[in-house]
Amino acid sequence: MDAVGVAPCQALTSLYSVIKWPDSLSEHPLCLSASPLLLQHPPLSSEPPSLCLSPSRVLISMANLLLTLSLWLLAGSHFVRATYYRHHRYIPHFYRYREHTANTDNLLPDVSNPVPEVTQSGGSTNQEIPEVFHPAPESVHPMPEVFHHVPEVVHPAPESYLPPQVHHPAAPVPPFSSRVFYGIMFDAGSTGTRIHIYKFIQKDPVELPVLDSEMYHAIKPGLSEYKYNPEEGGNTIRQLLKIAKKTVPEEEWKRTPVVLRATAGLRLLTEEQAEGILKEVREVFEESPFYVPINSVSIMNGINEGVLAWVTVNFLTGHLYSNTRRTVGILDLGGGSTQITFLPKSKKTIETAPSSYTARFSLFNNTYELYTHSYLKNGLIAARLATLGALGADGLDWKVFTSPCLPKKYRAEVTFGGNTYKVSGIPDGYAGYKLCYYEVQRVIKGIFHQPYEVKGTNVFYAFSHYFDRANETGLISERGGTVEVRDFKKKAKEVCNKMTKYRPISPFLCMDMTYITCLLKEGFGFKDSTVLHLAKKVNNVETSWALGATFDFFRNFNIH
Ligand SMILES: Nc1nc2c(ncn2[C@@H]2O[C@H](COP(=O)(O)OP(=O)(O)O)[C@@H](O)[C@H]2O)c(=O)[nH]1
Repeated sequence: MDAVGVAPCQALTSLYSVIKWPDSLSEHPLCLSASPLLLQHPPLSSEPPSLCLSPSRVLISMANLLLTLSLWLLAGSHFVRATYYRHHRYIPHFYRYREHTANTDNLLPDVSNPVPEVTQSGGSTNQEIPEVFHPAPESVHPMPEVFHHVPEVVHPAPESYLPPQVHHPAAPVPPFSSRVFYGIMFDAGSTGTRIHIYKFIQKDPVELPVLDSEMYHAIKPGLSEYKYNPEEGGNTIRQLLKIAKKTVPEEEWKRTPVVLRATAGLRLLTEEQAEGILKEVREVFEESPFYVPINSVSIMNGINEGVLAWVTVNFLTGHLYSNTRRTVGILDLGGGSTQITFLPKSKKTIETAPSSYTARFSLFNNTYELYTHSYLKNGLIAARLATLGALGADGLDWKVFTSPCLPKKYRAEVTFGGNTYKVSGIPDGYAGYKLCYYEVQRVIKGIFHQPYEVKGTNVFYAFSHYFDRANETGLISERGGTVEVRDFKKKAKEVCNKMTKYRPISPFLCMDMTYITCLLKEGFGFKDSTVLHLAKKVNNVETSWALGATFDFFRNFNIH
Protein backbone atom coordinates (compact mmCIF):
# COMPACT_ATOMS: atom_id res chain seq x y z
CA MET A 1 0.00 0.00 0.00
CA ASP A 2 2.85 2.35 0.79
CA ALA A 3 4.40 1.78 -2.53
CA VAL A 4 1.16 1.96 -4.50
CA GLY A 5 -1.17 4.40 -2.77
CA VAL A 6 0.63 6.43 -0.22
CA ALA A 7 3.99 7.09 -1.75
CA PRO A 8 2.75 9.45 -4.44
CA CYS A 9 1.28 11.54 -1.70
CA GLN A 10 4.45 11.97 0.30
CA ALA A 11 5.15 15.32 -1.18
CA LEU A 12 1.93 16.61 0.30
CA THR A 13 2.66 15.51 3.86
CA SER A 14 3.13 19.05 5.03
CA LEU A 15 -0.40 19.79 3.94
CA TYR A 16 -1.84 17.06 6.13
CA SER A 17 0.25 17.98 9.14
CA VAL A 18 -2.03 20.88 9.85
CA ILE A 19 -5.07 18.59 10.16
CA LYS A 20 -6.00 17.44 13.64
CA TRP A 21 -7.50 13.97 13.57
CA PRO A 22 -9.81 12.62 16.31
CA ASP A 23 -7.99 10.58 18.93
CA SER A 24 -10.27 7.54 18.69
CA LEU A 25 -9.25 6.99 15.14
CA SER A 26 -5.56 6.92 16.01
CA GLU A 27 -6.10 3.94 18.45
CA HIS A 28 -8.01 1.40 16.26
CA PRO A 29 -6.63 0.01 13.05
CA LEU A 30 -9.03 -0.20 10.02
CA CYS A 31 -8.97 -3.35 7.93
CA LEU A 32 -10.23 -3.95 4.35
CA SER A 33 -10.42 -7.51 3.19
CA ALA A 34 -8.45 -8.08 0.03
CA SER A 35 -10.56 -9.04 -2.90
CA PRO A 36 -9.78 -12.21 -4.89
CA LEU A 37 -8.62 -9.97 -7.70
CA LEU A 38 -5.99 -8.37 -5.48
CA LEU A 39 -4.86 -11.77 -4.38
CA GLN A 40 -3.83 -12.63 -7.86
CA HIS A 41 -1.07 -10.07 -7.69
CA PRO A 42 2.19 -10.98 -5.97
CA PRO A 43 2.22 -9.58 -2.47
CA LEU A 44 4.22 -6.42 -2.07
CA SER A 45 5.33 -7.45 1.45
CA SER A 46 5.18 -10.38 3.78
CA GLU A 47 1.97 -9.15 5.35
CA PRO A 48 -1.18 -11.27 4.97
CA PRO A 49 -3.48 -10.58 2.07
CA SER A 50 -5.53 -8.00 3.85
CA LEU A 51 -4.95 -4.34 4.10
CA CYS A 52 -4.82 -3.01 7.58
CA LEU A 53 -3.96 0.57 8.22
CA SER A 54 -3.65 2.55 11.35
CA PRO A 55 -6.38 5.25 11.71
CA SER A 56 -3.93 8.05 11.09
CA ARG A 57 -2.69 6.40 7.91
CA VAL A 58 -6.27 5.83 6.80
CA LEU A 59 -7.00 9.51 7.20
CA ILE A 60 -3.91 10.51 5.32
CA SER A 61 -4.74 8.07 2.54
CA MET A 62 -8.32 9.43 2.24
CA ALA A 63 -7.04 12.98 2.11
CA ASN A 64 -4.56 11.99 -0.55
CA LEU A 65 -7.33 10.32 -2.52
CA LEU A 66 -9.53 13.43 -2.30
CA LEU A 67 -6.67 15.64 -3.35
CA THR A 68 -5.83 13.41 -6.28
CA LEU A 69 -9.45 13.41 -7.36
CA SER A 70 -9.78 17.18 -7.22
CA LEU A 71 -6.55 17.62 -9.15
CA TRP A 72 -7.84 15.32 -11.87
CA LEU A 73 -11.18 17.14 -11.92
CA LEU A 74 -9.45 20.51 -12.24
CA ALA A 75 -7.22 19.25 -15.05
CA GLY A 76 -10.22 17.64 -16.72
CA SER A 77 -12.30 20.79 -16.76
CA HIS A 78 -9.43 22.76 -18.30
CA PHE A 79 -9.10 20.10 -20.94
CA VAL A 80 -12.79 20.13 -21.75
CA ARG A 81 -12.91 23.90 -22.03
CA ALA A 82 -9.85 23.95 -24.23
CA THR A 83 -11.40 21.32 -26.46
CA TYR A 84 -14.70 23.28 -26.70
CA TYR A 85 -13.04 26.50 -27.84
CA ARG A 86 -10.84 24.65 -30.24
CA HIS A 87 -13.97 23.14 -31.72
CA HIS A 88 -16.06 26.34 -31.80
CA ARG A 89 -13.51 28.91 -32.68
CA TYR A 90 -14.76 29.07 -36.32
CA ILE A 91 -17.27 31.80 -36.69
CA PRO A 92 -19.98 29.76 -38.36
CA HIS A 93 -19.97 27.20 -35.59
CA PHE A 94 -20.04 29.88 -33.02
CA TYR A 95 -23.04 31.55 -34.58
CA ARG A 96 -24.78 28.30 -34.93
CA TYR A 97 -24.25 27.66 -31.30
CA ARG A 98 -25.70 31.07 -30.43
CA GLU A 99 -28.71 30.63 -32.70
CA HIS A 100 -29.44 27.36 -31.11
CA THR A 101 -29.36 28.96 -27.70
CA ALA A 102 -31.73 31.69 -28.86
CA ASN A 103 -34.17 29.18 -30.25
CA THR A 104 -34.08 27.15 -27.10
CA ASP A 105 -35.01 30.23 -25.17
CA ASN A 106 -37.77 31.08 -27.62
CA LEU A 107 -36.33 34.49 -28.23
CA LEU A 108 -37.26 36.75 -31.10
CA PRO A 109 -34.56 37.28 -33.64
CA ASP A 110 -32.19 40.13 -33.02
CA VAL A 111 -33.45 43.43 -34.36
CA SER A 112 -30.32 43.71 -36.43
CA ASN A 113 -31.08 40.42 -38.11
CA PRO A 114 -31.31 41.27 -41.79
CA VAL A 115 -34.28 39.00 -42.44
CA PRO A 116 -36.55 39.13 -39.46
CA GLU A 117 -39.53 40.59 -41.28
CA VAL A 118 -39.74 37.84 -43.80
CA THR A 119 -39.22 35.21 -41.19
CA GLN A 120 -41.90 36.63 -39.03
CA SER A 121 -44.47 37.19 -41.67
CA GLY A 122 -43.84 33.83 -43.17
CA GLY A 123 -44.22 32.23 -39.83
CA SER A 124 -47.26 34.00 -38.64
CA THR A 125 -49.38 34.52 -41.69
CA ASN A 126 -48.86 31.26 -43.42
CA GLN A 127 -49.48 28.87 -40.69
CA GLU A 128 -52.88 27.90 -41.82
CA ILE A 129 -52.94 28.05 -45.55
CA PRO A 130 -50.32 26.56 -47.71
CA GLU A 131 -48.56 29.17 -49.71
CA VAL A 132 -49.19 28.08 -53.13
CA PHE A 133 -46.51 28.54 -55.63
CA HIS A 134 -43.05 29.14 -56.67
CA PRO A 135 -39.54 28.90 -55.79
CA ALA A 136 -37.81 32.09 -56.36
CA PRO A 137 -34.31 32.17 -57.64
CA GLU A 138 -32.15 32.11 -54.56
CA SER A 139 -30.11 35.07 -55.53
CA VAL A 140 -33.16 37.28 -55.52
CA HIS A 141 -35.58 35.77 -53.06
CA PRO A 142 -33.84 33.60 -50.60
CA MET A 143 -36.84 33.36 -48.33
CA PRO A 144 -38.82 30.24 -49.02
CA GLU A 145 -41.84 31.66 -47.25
CA VAL A 146 -42.16 34.28 -49.86
CA PHE A 147 -41.83 32.39 -53.06
CA HIS A 148 -41.99 29.29 -54.86
CA HIS A 149 -40.58 27.31 -57.62
CA VAL A 150 -42.62 27.24 -60.70
CA PRO A 151 -44.30 23.92 -61.05
CA GLU A 152 -42.40 21.95 -63.62
CA VAL A 153 -45.54 20.88 -65.36
CA VAL A 154 -46.79 24.35 -65.73
CA HIS A 155 -43.63 26.34 -65.93
CA PRO A 156 -40.70 25.31 -67.86
CA ALA A 157 -39.15 28.66 -67.19
CA PRO A 158 -36.73 28.87 -64.30
CA GLU A 159 -38.50 31.79 -62.76
CA SER A 160 -40.29 31.63 -59.53
CA TYR A 161 -43.63 31.96 -58.36
CA LEU A 162 -46.02 33.62 -56.19
CA PRO A 163 -46.96 34.04 -52.76
CA PRO A 164 -49.17 36.42 -51.08
CA GLN A 165 -50.28 36.45 -47.55
CA VAL A 166 -52.95 34.43 -46.01
CA HIS A 167 -56.01 36.26 -45.00
CA HIS A 168 -58.19 33.31 -44.34
CA PRO A 169 -57.58 32.19 -40.85
CA ALA A 170 -60.57 29.91 -40.97
CA ALA A 171 -59.34 27.94 -43.95
CA PRO A 172 -58.34 24.37 -43.32
CA VAL A 173 -54.70 23.58 -43.04
CA PRO A 174 -53.27 20.76 -45.00
CA PRO A 175 -50.84 19.11 -42.65
CA PHE A 176 -47.28 18.86 -43.84
CA SER A 177 -47.68 15.16 -44.23
CA SER A 178 -50.12 15.82 -47.05
CA ARG A 179 -48.46 16.23 -50.38
CA VAL A 180 -51.50 17.27 -52.42
CA PHE A 181 -54.22 19.86 -51.93
CA TYR A 182 -56.85 21.52 -54.12
CA GLY A 183 -58.55 24.86 -54.71
CA ILE A 184 -61.84 25.34 -56.57
CA MET A 185 -62.53 28.66 -58.32
CA PHE A 186 -65.80 29.42 -60.11
CA ASP A 187 -65.72 32.13 -62.77
CA ALA A 188 -69.29 33.42 -63.04
CA GLY A 189 -69.01 35.36 -66.30
CA SER A 190 -71.63 37.14 -68.34
CA THR A 191 -71.69 34.44 -70.99
CA GLY A 192 -71.09 31.33 -68.90
CA THR A 193 -69.96 29.83 -65.62
CA ARG A 194 -66.66 27.97 -65.45
CA ILE A 195 -65.10 25.82 -62.82
CA HIS A 196 -61.33 25.67 -62.34
CA ILE A 197 -60.07 22.94 -60.04
CA TYR A 198 -56.41 23.43 -59.25
CA LYS A 199 -54.25 20.71 -57.82
CA PHE A 200 -51.19 21.77 -55.87
CA ILE A 201 -48.39 19.60 -54.65
CA GLN A 202 -46.40 20.18 -51.53
CA LYS A 203 -43.22 18.52 -52.66
CA ASP A 204 -41.22 19.49 -49.64
CA PRO A 205 -42.42 20.78 -46.27
CA VAL A 206 -39.90 23.60 -46.49
CA GLU A 207 -40.64 24.58 -50.05
CA LEU A 208 -43.89 26.18 -51.07
CA PRO A 209 -46.44 24.09 -52.91
CA VAL A 210 -46.43 24.11 -56.68
CA LEU A 211 -49.28 24.06 -59.19
CA ASP A 212 -49.56 20.60 -60.62
CA SER A 213 -52.60 20.70 -62.89
CA GLU A 214 -55.98 22.24 -63.62
CA MET A 215 -59.35 20.68 -64.34
CA TYR A 216 -61.58 23.06 -66.30
CA HIS A 217 -65.20 22.90 -67.32
CA ALA A 218 -67.62 25.52 -68.65
CA ILE A 219 -71.39 25.76 -68.77
CA LYS A 220 -73.72 28.20 -70.56
CA PRO A 221 -75.49 30.54 -70.07
CA GLY A 222 -74.05 32.68 -67.30
CA LEU A 223 -75.71 33.27 -63.92
CA SER A 224 -77.01 36.71 -64.93
CA GLU A 225 -79.46 34.99 -67.28
CA TYR A 226 -81.18 33.65 -64.14
CA LYS A 227 -81.95 37.02 -62.60
CA TYR A 228 -85.66 36.11 -62.50
CA ASN A 229 -85.00 32.54 -61.42
CA PRO A 230 -82.00 32.25 -59.09
CA GLU A 231 -82.85 28.63 -58.15
CA GLU A 232 -82.23 27.59 -61.75
CA GLY A 233 -78.93 29.43 -61.64
CA GLY A 234 -78.05 27.51 -58.49
CA ASN A 235 -78.60 24.28 -60.41
CA THR A 236 -75.85 25.17 -62.87
CA ILE A 237 -73.48 25.48 -59.90
CA ARG A 238 -74.68 22.11 -58.58
CA GLN A 239 -73.84 20.55 -61.92
CA LEU A 240 -70.32 21.93 -61.88
CA LEU A 241 -69.84 20.83 -58.27
CA LYS A 242 -70.46 17.28 -59.41
CA ILE A 243 -67.34 17.59 -61.54
CA ALA A 244 -65.46 18.90 -58.53
CA LYS A 245 -66.55 15.87 -56.51
CA LYS A 246 -65.26 13.58 -59.22
CA THR A 247 -61.97 15.44 -59.52
CA VAL A 248 -61.08 16.04 -55.89
CA PRO A 249 -60.54 12.86 -53.86
CA GLU A 250 -63.24 12.41 -51.20
CA GLU A 251 -60.84 12.63 -48.30
CA GLU A 252 -59.83 16.12 -49.51
CA TRP A 253 -63.35 17.59 -49.83
CA LYS A 254 -63.61 18.98 -46.33
CA ARG A 255 -60.52 21.08 -46.60
CA THR A 256 -60.80 22.09 -50.27
CA PRO A 257 -62.01 25.71 -50.49
CA VAL A 258 -64.76 26.53 -52.96
CA VAL A 259 -64.92 30.15 -54.16
CA LEU A 260 -67.02 31.97 -56.76
CA ARG A 261 -66.25 35.35 -58.26
CA ALA A 262 -68.74 36.98 -60.61
CA THR A 263 -67.79 39.52 -63.28
CA ALA A 264 -69.60 41.82 -65.71
CA GLY A 265 -72.82 39.82 -65.98
CA LEU A 266 -73.71 40.35 -62.33
CA ARG A 267 -72.22 43.85 -62.26
CA LEU A 268 -74.78 44.84 -64.86
CA LEU A 269 -77.76 43.60 -62.82
CA THR A 270 -79.53 45.55 -60.11
CA GLU A 271 -78.13 45.01 -56.61
CA GLU A 272 -81.23 43.07 -55.64
CA GLN A 273 -81.06 40.76 -58.63
CA ALA A 274 -77.36 40.09 -58.16
CA GLU A 275 -77.77 39.44 -54.43
CA GLY A 276 -80.62 36.98 -55.10
CA ILE A 277 -78.29 34.94 -57.31
CA LEU A 278 -75.31 35.13 -54.95
CA LYS A 279 -77.47 34.04 -52.03
CA GLU A 280 -78.60 31.01 -53.97
CA VAL A 281 -75.01 30.11 -54.84
CA ARG A 282 -74.01 30.40 -51.17
CA GLU A 283 -76.74 27.93 -50.27
CA VAL A 284 -75.58 25.50 -52.92
CA PHE A 285 -72.02 25.80 -51.64
CA GLU A 286 -73.15 25.21 -48.06
CA GLU A 287 -74.86 21.99 -49.00
CA SER A 288 -71.70 20.78 -50.78
CA PRO A 289 -69.07 18.74 -48.94
CA PHE A 290 -66.39 21.34 -49.65
CA TYR A 291 -64.93 23.99 -47.38
CA VAL A 292 -66.90 27.24 -47.72
CA PRO A 293 -64.79 30.17 -46.51
CA ILE A 294 -66.15 33.54 -45.46
CA ASN A 295 -66.73 35.70 -48.53
CA SER A 296 -66.63 32.64 -50.74
CA VAL A 297 -69.22 34.13 -53.11
CA SER A 298 -68.96 37.69 -54.39
CA ILE A 299 -68.80 40.06 -57.33
CA MET A 300 -65.24 40.88 -58.24
CA ASN A 301 -64.42 44.43 -59.22
CA GLY A 302 -62.88 45.30 -62.58
CA ILE A 303 -59.50 46.20 -61.11
CA ASN A 304 -59.11 42.78 -59.51
CA GLU A 305 -60.28 41.12 -62.71
CA GLY A 306 -57.51 42.83 -64.68
CA VAL A 307 -54.78 42.45 -62.06
CA LEU A 308 -55.51 38.78 -61.36
CA ALA A 309 -55.53 37.93 -65.07
CA TRP A 310 -52.16 39.69 -65.29
CA VAL A 311 -50.91 37.59 -62.36
CA THR A 312 -52.12 34.38 -64.03
CA VAL A 313 -50.53 35.07 -67.39
CA ASN A 314 -47.25 36.29 -65.98
CA PHE A 315 -47.14 33.30 -63.66
CA LEU A 316 -47.83 30.86 -66.47
CA THR A 317 -45.31 32.46 -68.80
CA GLY A 318 -42.65 32.49 -66.09
CA HIS A 319 -42.38 36.24 -65.86
CA LEU A 320 -43.32 36.66 -62.26
CA TYR A 321 -40.45 37.16 -59.99
CA SER A 322 -37.86 37.06 -62.70
CA ASN A 323 -34.69 39.02 -62.09
CA THR A 324 -35.33 41.29 -65.02
CA ARG A 325 -38.81 42.29 -63.89
CA ARG A 326 -39.84 41.83 -67.47
CA THR A 327 -43.51 41.09 -67.65
CA VAL A 328 -46.23 40.86 -70.28
CA GLY A 329 -49.43 42.87 -70.54
CA ILE A 330 -52.86 41.29 -70.86
CA LEU A 331 -55.90 42.03 -72.97
CA ASP A 332 -59.09 40.25 -71.90
CA LEU A 333 -62.23 40.60 -73.98
CA GLY A 334 -65.16 39.19 -72.05
CA GLY A 335 -68.83 39.25 -72.93
CA GLY A 336 -69.75 42.18 -70.69
CA SER A 337 -66.44 43.93 -70.02
CA THR A 338 -62.93 44.22 -71.39
CA GLN A 339 -59.69 44.66 -69.47
CA ILE A 340 -56.22 45.98 -70.26
CA THR A 341 -53.43 45.54 -67.70
CA PHE A 342 -49.67 45.97 -67.90
CA LEU A 343 -46.66 47.01 -65.86
CA PRO A 344 -45.51 50.34 -67.27
CA LYS A 345 -41.87 50.85 -68.05
CA SER A 346 -42.23 54.60 -68.01
CA LYS A 347 -43.38 56.65 -65.03
CA LYS A 348 -45.24 58.88 -67.41
CA THR A 349 -47.77 56.14 -68.05
CA ILE A 350 -48.91 56.18 -64.44
CA GLU A 351 -48.62 59.97 -64.15
CA THR A 352 -50.80 60.58 -67.17
CA ALA A 353 -53.40 57.92 -66.30
CA PRO A 354 -56.58 58.70 -64.36
CA SER A 355 -56.01 57.62 -60.75
CA SER A 356 -58.61 54.87 -60.99
CA TYR A 357 -56.62 53.32 -63.86
CA THR A 358 -53.75 52.17 -61.69
CA ALA A 359 -53.51 49.46 -59.06
CA ARG A 360 -50.89 48.48 -56.53
CA PHE A 361 -50.35 45.14 -54.94
CA SER A 362 -47.63 43.13 -53.29
CA LEU A 363 -46.11 39.98 -54.63
CA PHE A 364 -42.84 38.25 -53.81
CA ASN A 365 -41.83 41.07 -51.58
CA ASN A 366 -42.22 43.44 -54.51
CA THR A 367 -44.84 46.09 -54.90
CA TYR A 368 -46.18 46.42 -58.41
CA GLU A 369 -47.98 49.42 -59.75
CA LEU A 370 -49.94 48.42 -62.81
CA TYR A 371 -51.87 50.30 -65.39
CA THR A 372 -55.23 48.53 -65.43
CA HIS A 373 -58.79 49.25 -66.39
CA SER A 374 -61.98 47.33 -66.98
CA TYR A 375 -64.50 48.86 -69.36
CA LEU A 376 -67.96 47.70 -68.36
CA LYS A 377 -70.38 47.29 -71.30
CA ASN A 378 -67.47 47.06 -73.70
CA GLY A 379 -67.19 43.28 -73.64
CA LEU A 380 -67.89 41.71 -77.02
CA ILE A 381 -71.54 40.76 -76.45
CA ALA A 382 -72.43 44.01 -74.72
CA ALA A 383 -70.69 45.85 -77.56
CA ARG A 384 -72.81 43.99 -80.13
CA LEU A 385 -75.96 45.25 -78.45
CA ALA A 386 -74.52 48.72 -78.01
CA THR A 387 -73.63 48.83 -81.71
CA LEU A 388 -77.21 47.87 -82.50
CA GLY A 389 -78.46 50.55 -80.12
CA ALA A 390 -80.19 47.86 -78.06
CA LEU A 391 -78.15 47.81 -74.84
CA GLY A 392 -80.24 49.11 -71.99
CA ALA A 393 -83.34 49.41 -74.21
CA ASP A 394 -85.37 47.14 -71.93
CA GLY A 395 -89.07 46.94 -72.56
CA LEU A 396 -88.77 47.64 -76.29
CA ASP A 397 -89.82 44.09 -77.11
CA TRP A 398 -91.45 45.13 -80.34
CA LYS A 399 -88.41 46.92 -81.75
CA VAL A 400 -86.02 45.29 -84.22
CA PHE A 401 -82.47 46.59 -83.92
CA THR A 402 -80.58 46.64 -87.21
CA SER A 403 -76.97 47.01 -88.29
CA PRO A 404 -74.86 47.00 -91.48
CA CYS A 405 -72.50 44.68 -89.61
CA LEU A 406 -75.00 41.81 -89.90
CA PRO A 407 -75.88 39.75 -92.98
CA LYS A 408 -78.73 41.51 -94.78
CA LYS A 409 -81.18 38.67 -94.39
CA TYR A 410 -80.29 37.77 -90.88
CA ARG A 411 -83.06 38.05 -88.29
CA ALA A 412 -82.92 36.64 -84.77
CA GLU A 413 -83.52 37.13 -81.07
CA VAL A 414 -80.52 37.69 -78.87
CA THR A 415 -80.48 37.20 -75.12
CA PHE A 416 -78.00 38.92 -72.85
CA GLY A 417 -78.22 39.70 -69.14
CA GLY A 418 -81.65 38.09 -68.93
CA ASN A 419 -83.11 40.38 -71.63
CA THR A 420 -84.05 39.38 -75.16
CA TYR A 421 -83.63 41.67 -78.17
CA LYS A 422 -84.81 41.35 -81.79
CA VAL A 423 -81.97 42.03 -84.20
CA SER A 424 -81.50 41.90 -87.94
CA GLY A 425 -79.38 43.01 -90.89
CA ILE A 426 -80.62 45.79 -93.17
CA PRO A 427 -82.49 43.88 -95.89
CA ASP A 428 -82.52 46.64 -98.52
CA GLY A 429 -79.45 48.54 -97.39
CA TYR A 430 -75.71 48.25 -97.50
CA ALA A 431 -73.51 46.04 -95.41
CA GLY A 432 -69.79 45.85 -95.21
CA TYR A 433 -66.61 46.76 -93.33
CA LYS A 434 -66.63 50.55 -93.74
CA LEU A 435 -70.20 51.04 -92.64
CA CYS A 436 -69.73 48.57 -89.85
CA TYR A 437 -66.55 50.28 -88.66
CA TYR A 438 -68.43 53.56 -88.49
CA GLU A 439 -71.12 51.92 -86.34
CA VAL A 440 -68.79 50.24 -83.86
CA GLN A 441 -66.72 53.40 -83.52
CA ARG A 442 -69.61 54.99 -81.64
CA VAL A 443 -69.28 52.37 -78.92
CA ILE A 444 -65.59 53.16 -78.42
CA LYS A 445 -64.92 56.81 -79.23
CA GLY A 446 -64.66 59.07 -76.23
CA ILE A 447 -64.84 56.16 -73.81
CA PHE A 448 -61.36 54.70 -73.89
CA HIS A 449 -58.21 56.08 -72.38
CA GLN A 450 -55.09 55.47 -74.41
CA PRO A 451 -52.19 54.69 -72.13
CA TYR A 452 -49.01 56.64 -72.83
CA GLU A 453 -46.94 53.54 -73.35
CA VAL A 454 -49.15 51.32 -75.40
CA LYS A 455 -47.41 52.23 -78.65
CA GLY A 456 -44.12 51.02 -77.21
CA THR A 457 -42.50 47.65 -77.01
CA ASN A 458 -44.64 46.00 -74.37
CA VAL A 459 -45.60 42.42 -75.10
CA PHE A 460 -49.32 41.71 -74.77
CA TYR A 461 -51.14 38.42 -74.33
CA ALA A 462 -54.73 38.50 -75.58
CA PHE A 463 -57.25 35.82 -74.71
CA SER A 464 -61.00 35.11 -74.20
CA HIS A 465 -62.96 36.50 -77.18
CA TYR A 466 -59.80 37.82 -78.88
CA PHE A 467 -58.63 34.22 -79.04
CA ASP A 468 -62.01 32.75 -80.01
CA ARG A 469 -62.56 35.10 -82.93
CA ALA A 470 -59.01 34.84 -84.23
CA ASN A 471 -59.31 31.07 -84.08
CA GLU A 472 -62.71 30.94 -85.78
CA THR A 473 -61.54 33.11 -88.65
CA GLY A 474 -58.38 31.09 -89.16
CA LEU A 475 -55.93 33.74 -87.96
CA ILE A 476 -54.55 31.26 -85.44
CA SER A 477 -54.95 27.58 -84.73
CA GLU A 478 -56.49 26.09 -81.59
CA ARG A 479 -53.00 26.07 -80.12
CA GLY A 480 -52.78 29.86 -80.38
CA GLY A 481 -50.08 32.01 -81.94
CA THR A 482 -49.08 35.57 -82.67
CA VAL A 483 -50.81 38.13 -84.85
CA GLU A 484 -50.31 41.79 -85.59
CA VAL A 485 -53.10 44.26 -84.97
CA ARG A 486 -53.33 44.81 -88.72
CA ASP A 487 -54.16 41.09 -89.15
CA PHE A 488 -57.43 41.64 -87.29
CA LYS A 489 -58.21 44.55 -89.61
CA LYS A 490 -57.43 42.56 -92.72
CA LYS A 491 -59.54 39.66 -91.57
CA ALA A 492 -62.40 41.95 -90.53
CA LYS A 493 -62.52 43.41 -94.03
CA GLU A 494 -62.54 39.95 -95.54
CA VAL A 495 -65.28 38.66 -93.26
CA CYS A 496 -67.49 41.75 -93.68
CA ASN A 497 -67.16 41.72 -97.43
CA LYS A 498 -67.95 37.99 -97.67
CA MET A 499 -70.66 37.71 -95.05
CA THR A 500 -72.37 34.77 -96.68
CA LYS A 501 -69.21 32.70 -96.58
CA TYR A 502 -68.61 33.35 -92.89
CA ARG A 503 -72.22 33.30 -91.75
CA PRO A 504 -72.19 29.61 -90.76
CA ILE A 505 -69.44 30.35 -88.26
CA SER A 506 -71.35 33.26 -86.75
CA PRO A 507 -73.59 35.96 -88.22
CA PHE A 508 -71.86 38.35 -85.82
CA LEU A 509 -68.35 37.63 -87.09
CA CYS A 510 -68.11 40.82 -89.17
CA MET A 511 -69.30 42.94 -86.28
CA ASP A 512 -67.00 41.20 -83.79
CA MET A 513 -63.87 41.41 -85.93
CA THR A 514 -64.55 45.05 -86.76
CA TYR A 515 -65.14 45.82 -83.11
CA ILE A 516 -61.88 44.13 -82.10
CA THR A 517 -59.99 46.08 -84.75
CA CYS A 518 -61.49 49.36 -83.66
CA LEU A 519 -60.98 48.56 -79.97
CA LEU A 520 -57.29 47.80 -80.40
CA LYS A 521 -56.54 50.72 -82.69
CA GLU A 522 -58.85 53.51 -81.62
CA GLY A 523 -59.68 52.31 -78.14
CA PHE A 524 -56.31 51.40 -76.66
CA GLY A 525 -54.26 53.08 -79.40
CA PHE A 526 -52.15 50.11 -80.52
CA LYS A 527 -50.14 50.45 -83.71
CA ASP A 528 -50.96 48.27 -86.73
CA SER A 529 -47.63 46.55 -86.24
CA THR A 530 -48.13 45.66 -82.57
CA VAL A 531 -47.72 41.93 -82.09
CA LEU A 532 -50.26 40.17 -79.88
CA HIS A 533 -49.80 36.70 -78.41
CA LEU A 534 -53.07 34.84 -78.52
CA ALA A 535 -53.40 32.03 -76.02
CA LYS A 536 -56.28 30.11 -74.54
CA LYS A 537 -53.98 28.05 -72.36
CA VAL A 538 -50.38 28.32 -71.32
CA ASN A 539 -48.71 25.08 -70.25
CA ASN A 540 -52.11 23.47 -70.14
CA VAL A 541 -53.66 26.00 -67.76
CA GLU A 542 -56.45 28.36 -68.82
CA THR A 543 -55.47 31.98 -69.34
CA SER A 544 -58.05 33.62 -67.13
CA TRP A 545 -58.11 35.59 -63.90
CA ALA A 546 -59.19 32.43 -62.06
CA LEU A 547 -55.71 31.16 -61.18
CA GLY A 548 -54.63 34.60 -59.96
CA ALA A 549 -57.81 34.77 -57.89
CA THR A 550 -56.98 31.39 -56.33
CA PHE A 551 -53.54 32.67 -55.38
CA ASP A 552 -55.17 35.81 -54.02
CA PHE A 553 -57.50 33.67 -51.96
CA PHE A 554 -54.67 31.73 -50.39
CA ARG A 555 -52.46 34.74 -49.85
CA ASN A 556 -54.03 38.16 -49.98
CA PHE A 557 -52.27 40.41 -52.51
CA ASN A 558 -53.89 43.49 -51.03
CA ILE A 559 -54.82 44.93 -54.42
CA HIS A 560 -55.70 48.60 -54.12
N1 LIG B 1 -60.98 28.96 -72.53
C1 LIG B 1 -61.45 29.82 -71.65
N2 LIG B 1 -62.17 30.85 -72.07
C2 LIG B 1 -62.64 31.71 -71.15
C3 LIG B 1 -62.40 31.56 -69.78
N3 LIG B 1 -62.98 32.57 -69.13
C4 LIG B 1 -63.56 33.32 -70.04
N4 LIG B 1 -63.37 32.81 -71.28
C5 LIG B 1 -63.78 33.36 -72.55
O1 LIG B 1 -64.21 34.67 -72.34
C6 LIG B 1 -65.49 34.84 -72.90
C7 LIG B 1 -66.31 35.84 -72.15
O2 LIG B 1 -66.01 35.80 -70.79
P1 LIG B 1 -67.13 36.16 -69.73
O3 LIG B 1 -66.55 35.77 -68.42
O4 LIG B 1 -68.42 35.54 -70.06
O5 LIG B 1 -67.27 37.70 -69.86
P2 LIG B 1 -67.18 38.80 -68.71
O6 LIG B 1 -68.21 38.50 -67.69
O7 LIG B 1 -67.39 40.08 -69.43
O8 LIG B 1 -65.80 38.70 -68.15
C8 LIG B 1 -66.08 33.48 -72.89
O9 LIG B 1 -67.05 33.31 -73.86
C9 LIG B 1 -64.89 32.62 -73.19
O10 LIG B 1 -64.64 32.60 -74.55
C10 LIG B 1 -61.62 30.44 -69.37
O11 LIG B 1 -61.33 30.24 -68.20
N5 LIG B 1 -61.17 29.61 -70.35
